[in-house]
Amino acid sequence: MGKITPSLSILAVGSGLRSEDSELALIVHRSTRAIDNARLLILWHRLFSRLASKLARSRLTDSSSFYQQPTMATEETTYDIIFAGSGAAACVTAGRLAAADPTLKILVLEAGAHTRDLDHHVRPGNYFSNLLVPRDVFSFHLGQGGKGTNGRTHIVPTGRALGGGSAVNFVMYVRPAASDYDDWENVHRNKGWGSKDLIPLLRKAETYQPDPSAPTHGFNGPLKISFAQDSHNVSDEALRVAQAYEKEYKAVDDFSNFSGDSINGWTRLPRWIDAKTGRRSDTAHYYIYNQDHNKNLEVQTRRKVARVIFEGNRAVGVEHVDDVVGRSKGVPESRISRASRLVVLSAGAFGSPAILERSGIGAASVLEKCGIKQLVDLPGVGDKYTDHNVVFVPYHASEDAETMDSLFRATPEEAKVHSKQWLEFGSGLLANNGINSGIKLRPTEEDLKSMSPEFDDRWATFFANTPDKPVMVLANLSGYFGANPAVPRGNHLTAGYYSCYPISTGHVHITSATDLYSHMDFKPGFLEHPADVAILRWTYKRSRELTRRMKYYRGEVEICHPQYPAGSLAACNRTDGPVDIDAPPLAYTKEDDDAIDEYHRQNIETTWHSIGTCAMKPREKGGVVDSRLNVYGVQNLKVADCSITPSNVSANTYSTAVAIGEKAAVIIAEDLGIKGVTAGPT
Ligand SMILES: Cc1cc2nc3c(=O)[nH]c(=O)nc-3n(C[C@H](O)[C@H](O)[C@H](O)COP(=O)(O)OP(=O)(O)OC[C@H]3O[C@@H](n4cnc5c(N)ncnc54)[C@H](O)[C@@H]3O)c2cc1C
Repeated sequence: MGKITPSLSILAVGSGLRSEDSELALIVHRSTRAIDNARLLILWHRLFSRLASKLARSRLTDSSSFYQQPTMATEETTYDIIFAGSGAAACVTAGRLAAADPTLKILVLEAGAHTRDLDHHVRPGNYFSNLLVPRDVFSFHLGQGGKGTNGRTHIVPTGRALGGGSAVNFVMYVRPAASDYDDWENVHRNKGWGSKDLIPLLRKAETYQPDPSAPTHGFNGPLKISFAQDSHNVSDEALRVAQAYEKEYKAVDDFSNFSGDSINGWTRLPRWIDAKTGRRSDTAHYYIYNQDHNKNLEVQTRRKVARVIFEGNRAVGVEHVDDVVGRSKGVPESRISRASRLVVLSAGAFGSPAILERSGIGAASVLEKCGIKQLVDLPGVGDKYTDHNVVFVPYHASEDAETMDSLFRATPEEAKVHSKQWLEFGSGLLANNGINSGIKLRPTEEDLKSMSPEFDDRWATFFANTPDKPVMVLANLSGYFGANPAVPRGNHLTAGYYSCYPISTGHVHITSATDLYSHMDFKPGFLEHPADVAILRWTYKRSRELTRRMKYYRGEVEICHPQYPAGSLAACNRTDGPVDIDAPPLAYTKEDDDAIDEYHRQNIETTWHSIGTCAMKPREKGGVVDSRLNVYGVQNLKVADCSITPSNVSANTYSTAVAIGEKAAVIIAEDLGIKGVTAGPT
């Protein structure tokens, strides 16, 4: 088991880990309520060290049973449709179907808890403290280190609450390239899944407050998108510097308009926030909670789905257990709920393949190890785990910089001020995410030379002929977005960047037929290809040149940058101000480049964009579902969440989850003869 570093992505412990780990986390949580977040970080650091050694001792084996065998299960009501997992996509699909036909009996089962009107879900700025404090709103997936990241262990969180990731994510609104969806249709042979089909559905889902009449955006959908009420001065400065320094790059109004023209254009970044209320635009509130009147739409939270029940090869229901009892190592009551028309797996990129495998659908080698009788041989289940690779690189900022630091590391008194402002006006740092401006980057000829030879082949075979595909997304963030307690308090700027289409992928499989809480055999597969490392090096240098020209810049946070060799001209510095806009770029030697690569191997983490583990592809190509979302080899069983993505998208993945949710509603309505689910805005 590799080293665990205190990076942002592992900043929480709880539901996905064993109960004793959660208890450990709770002790820290309880004992730190009265102190500020800086002290909290130190305690977390200690907790992680303990956890790392506990996890290192744990084995990936079937240790105990958390649910009773199917014969012991009690039977429940019969529904028309059952959703197993109710995250970002599922709430959209279930909500649309329920609204179209209120007589449909729909059961939504969710392992996490309700989110309705809870501050830590509806206030967007809480996303950071949700990761800090173990509120039980995440599942944590422990990934084996690989050679790409020096054998480091990775912990990949996913949302665990009604609304899933949409209830806890960073509210970054980014849409992919049109060609990403066109690849789904043309390369992976999924008729009806091209950009011409999905863009109208995305328009239907949203109200784009910055400009409701903008082409490709929506004007009366349930999810509100805005620039948030308050902008930070560092945001305007980042855009000013970008244009003054990188004169060949333009400014664009919107890089999420599916136009190739927005590539290499700097823009302000919109967020999944309603500017009028300052609330998060999650799918639970805007597709499910607004349908209280519909008693046929039944939501059961804290229910973990174990497996699908089949009669022959026809799915007729699911077996599920009390999630709270299960995690406390009790033996929860097992229940079977029956579905007369359809079972939909929508438990995300970890949950859906796990349910399939526990139900006997997957690779023989995986099922045999767990003693599960195979129902359908589908080697693609849990395969090709895909993510983006992100890093947040911090810089010191001057006192007049407006940043999220005073919220992220707030004392209880400071926190009260932010809460009051949000409550009274729906504004302030809690109505923001501090992720202000960004660019979708493609390299120039000159840039390509700097990445040669590692990136040559990838460029030629994947990017060169698809001009709307960016290589990286780079964003300017206000504040320190990390968890290293050694980083001093004060204001910070951060350059955050992720690679849009990393070549290396991983896998995720169950390790037990009966223990729903055993760690999965999960390999994220980060940075195993040299091309994936070369593009990070290029982006690091570029973002550093921009940041050190911003008037708020006060030097690099040295401990969070590459450790350059002694005497390096690229060494990090604390300074009193920026360099001149026309200052020459820093010169990097081969040794400096090696230090940057090592830095990325040590620091790259999940972008929380887990996708691809039940791919919608032809069966012979490793597919798990067809283009009607039907699981191959069985009947009445579909998958509808980000696990079905057949190839990566050049964007944060909530948009794609919404597109999949809307498309699934259209498909299910067509299949079941339900009227009133439209394929675009009305
Ligand atoms: C910390 C974080 C930050 C992110 N930031 C952004 C961002 O800023 N912008 C963006 O666009 N995207 C972001 N994302 C990604 C985005 O939220 C996800 O891509 C999206 O939520 C995936 O949707 P989904 O429906 O596939 O799965 P999820 O939303 O993960 O939903 C799956 C649901 O199924 C439940 N479940 C799992 N197993 C079971 C089971 N056995 N039984 C019952 N229920 C089960 C889970 O609890 C969960 O609620 C972020 C994600 C995270 C975790």
